[in-house]
Parts: sequence; C-alpha cells; structure tokens
Amino acid sequence: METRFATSFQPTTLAAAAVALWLAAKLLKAFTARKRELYPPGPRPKFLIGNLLDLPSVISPMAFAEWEKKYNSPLLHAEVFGRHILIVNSLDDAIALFERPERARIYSDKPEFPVLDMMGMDINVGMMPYGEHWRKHRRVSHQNFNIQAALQYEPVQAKHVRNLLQNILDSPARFHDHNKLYSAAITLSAMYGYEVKSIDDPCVTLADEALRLTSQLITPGGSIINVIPALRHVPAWFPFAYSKRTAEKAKAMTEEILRIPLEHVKRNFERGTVSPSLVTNFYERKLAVGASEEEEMVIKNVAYTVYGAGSDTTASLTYTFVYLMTVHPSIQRKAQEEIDRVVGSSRLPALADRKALPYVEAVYREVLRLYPPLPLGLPRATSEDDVYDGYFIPKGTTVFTNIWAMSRNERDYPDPSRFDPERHFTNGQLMDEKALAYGFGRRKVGCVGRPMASNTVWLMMVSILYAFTITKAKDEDGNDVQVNDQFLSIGIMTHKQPFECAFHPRIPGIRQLIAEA
Ligand code: HEM
Repeated sequence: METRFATSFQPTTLAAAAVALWLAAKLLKAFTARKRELYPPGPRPKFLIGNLLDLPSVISPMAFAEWEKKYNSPLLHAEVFGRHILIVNSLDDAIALFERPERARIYSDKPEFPVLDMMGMDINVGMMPYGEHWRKHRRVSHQNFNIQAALQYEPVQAKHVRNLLQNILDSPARFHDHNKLYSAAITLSAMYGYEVKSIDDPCVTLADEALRLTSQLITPGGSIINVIPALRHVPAWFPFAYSKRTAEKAKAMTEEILRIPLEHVKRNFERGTVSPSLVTNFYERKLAVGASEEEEMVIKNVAYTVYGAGSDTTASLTYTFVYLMTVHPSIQRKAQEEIDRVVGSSRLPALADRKALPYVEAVYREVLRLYPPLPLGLPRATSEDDVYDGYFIPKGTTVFTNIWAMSRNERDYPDPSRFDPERHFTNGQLMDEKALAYGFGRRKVGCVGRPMASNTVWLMMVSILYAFTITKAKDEDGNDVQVNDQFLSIGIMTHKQPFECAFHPRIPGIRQLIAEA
C-alpha cells in the first residue's frame, strides 16, 4: 500500500500530509483524554508541544528526582506532542507495576521508536516489543545466562581479568583504555570466541559510535521521528533530516558489528580452530543435530544484544569502582584485609571465594547502588490503558524506571550519597536485598544477564583489590592530583568522567601469579 502511494506522490508531500493528520488525531485524542481522566502529577503541558521544553535535553534521573520534590509525587507524568511519559521514582511503584502479575503484562511492552528500526536495532532483545518474538529470545537468554549456565563463562572471565591486571601492571596510566578493552573483550569472547586485542578493533570503535548515536536518538527529545513517525519517509538528503541521516549511519554500523564476529566464527570453523562461545557452541550443535533458521536468528540476535548490553555497563562499573576506591582508601583497605585473610597471597581470587568475602560483596553492591550504569533502566511502554493508584495511564505511555532515585531514597539508604558498604549489613550479616541496578520485571528478573554480569564485575573488583593499592596520582611536586568527581550521561548510560589515579602492586610475584594462573 505504502509503495503504491509513493510512486504517485513526492515523499515530502506524503510526509507532510501524514504529519498533519497524525498531529490532528493525536491532539484530539490528548485533549479528550485529558478531560476524561486524571494523569499523575507533573509539569503543565503547553499547547501542541506538551512538556517538550520541560524535559531535560540530556536524560537525567536527577531532574526527575527533583520533579518528585516539586510535584510532591514519586509517580510523574509528562507528554510531548500528545505522547505520554510516566516516570517511576519509587521502588514500591516499580514492583507494583513491573513485577506483580496483575500489571506486569501491561507494563512490559516497548515504546515505538521508529528510529530504532531504521537503525537496524530492532534485533536488540531489550528493545523488542513484548510478545512471542521477544519471548523466544528471552528464553534462549535465560537458558544461557541463568545462575548455573553463567558459570560456564568463568574461564573467559578469569582470562580477561588476568589480561586486565597485566595491562595495568604494564601501563597503569592507560587504565581507561585497558578497561574499555577488557569490557569489550569479555563479551565478544564469550559470545563469539572473538579475541579483541586492542581498542582500535573495528568491533569496539563501531560499537562505541553506534551506541552514542542510538543513545542520542532514543531519549525523549532525541528525535522528532519518535514523536511524528511519518517523518521517517522524509528523504535523508532533506536539509533537516538529521535523525534520518544519523539512523542510516548507525544502521551501517550495526550491520558491521553483526558481520565481523560472525565471519570470524565462520573462518575459525573452516580452519578447525573454534573456541567455545555462545555462537560457536550453537553452530557445533547445528552441525551435529541440525537447527532451524529461526533458532539461528535468535542466537545471533542474543549474541549481538549481549555485546551491546554487557560491554558498556561493565566498563561503566569498572571505572566507577576504581574511582570510588581512589577516594575511599579506608574502605579499600578493609576489603583488602578481608581478601588477604581468605585468599592469601599465593593464588589469584576466584568466583568460588565470593561467599567467603561479604565485605567485598558489600563494596560491589554499594558501587551498583550509587552509580547504576543505566540509571533510568531501559524504556518501557504500556500495552493497555490502566488506572493505577487513582491515576490514568494510557496505552502506549513510555515508562522510565528511575533506578537512580530509588537507590538514593533516604528512607532505605540514610545519607544516600555517601559511599558506605556497611549499610548492606544488619547485625554483621549481609542483608537480603534487591539489586536495583539490574532493573525490574519483563517477567521478573529485569536484566536477564545479571548472573553473568554480576560474576564479571565482582571478579574484576576482587582481582584489582587483590593485586593493587589504588591511590590518588601525584604531580611533579609530589602533591596529590585532584580527582575529577564528575559523571557523564551519554544517552541512557552513565559513565565516570576520566580521572587520574595510581596503581601500586601489593602482592610480591604478581606477574608470575598472573602468568601461571
Ligand atoms: C554489567 C552490568 C549490567 C547492568 C547494570 C545491566 C542492567 C540492565 C538493566 C537495568 C536492564 C533493563 C531491565 C528492565 O527492563 O528494567 C537490562 C536489560 C538487559 N540486560 Fe543487562 N545489565 C548488565 C549486563 C548485562 C549482561 C552481561 C548481559 C548479558 C549476558 C545483559 C543482558 C541484558 C538483556 C538481554 C536485557 C534485556 C532484557 C529484556 O528486555 O528482555 N546485561 N540490563
């Protein structure tokens, strides 16, 4: 149907007509709905543009936490061109909406982001609409990353943590680069058996750029195409078609990020040099007992998603952890004393030590609490109208989970901005608590990669604490270099901004331990 129209009208005329119709329908719907029902509190929408000017230009959980104070409600509403946005700042609401069976179904869909499809990102499991297609991907993800299955990745994790320690020993000042390499290498190796040797590897540089572009385009005010989908038909050469051009660029990158590691797998099969990974294991199974094209597509999509979902989040947590250790020497020392008691100095720590190291566990939890890498989770959407707590939440509302605000709730975390691992203990015992940084619902667990992510991040933390004392760097006169304490939001991700620190090896013969492990 669409192609037939396109042959008789200019795309721009068609787009303009579609925009006008779409806007009229949206406005009519918005105004009649507003009369009928009551939305949660939030800034007053302006005619036509709604709250476009009230929303932060960079995605900001802090701004939404401020809204909570201003409008005296942890549940907040905004709208842009008739498109509704719900912000969930409280843990109780998040559990009620995303995890209780009566509502989880309604709050598990994904917003329509036409730019994502245009970028070829509709293969990302975290962006798939709720339904059978997503469920197939979720099932395969769960099968491969649940607590038991995640243990199969320990050799890969241990190897790349050793490489990280070795790189820090060799050139500590380049920690920022080593972290990036480690976070990308661990996921590409676990998914494809693809060994990244440098941060200039095309998979790393392309993923970086694609993530930056994606993050820009999917934030609330990120692209006009998300607000007026008809604009996707405006040709890329059109002067204001910035989103379209950006999306086309990102699509070419996505295709490369998919192609490069898969070709590597193919080459290794031809040479007979296959190393175990999610994708190679699948192809071995396929060769042995066969598999459908659909199963192959699902595995490829899951592997691609994990590279996106696992690398940047790991890099964010690793850098944040090193920053927090730099500025909290007494906490660092306490964790090291515990590690020395349990692990000694003649072997590297391993995942099997985790239960015996409660203070390190508390450090891990506190890093995730204070600086969750995805502070607003991944955006969701409602698949039906709902009335919650007396408020009307229309079908198609985009929902943001303010993990950052929940993790800094004063009632649950007194003096919330303080880095204090002790808060996770009660009567000397680690508390049983939800790791908010991994999100909520979409059938219970939020991040389906959590067991694998948790092992990767914990092993990195315990190994760095074991091998190094981290201090502030010194300038030429021997004075402490001030540590930059700023964080940066890049789209939906939060990263620690670069800072200087120094790594001092603390275990005699550490190089040998790394080499022999
Ligand atoms: C390293 C730290 C990580 C953090 C903090 C993190 C956090 C998150 C969060 C907040 C979500 C959104 C959950 C929601 O919808 O509320 C998510 C989704 C997801 N994560 Fe992670 N993640 C991490 C690593 C990983 C890893 C290593 C994998 C894969 C092994 C992974 C796979 C996924 C997938 C597939 C989704 C989409 C789930 C769905 O929508 O069905 N993540 N993650």
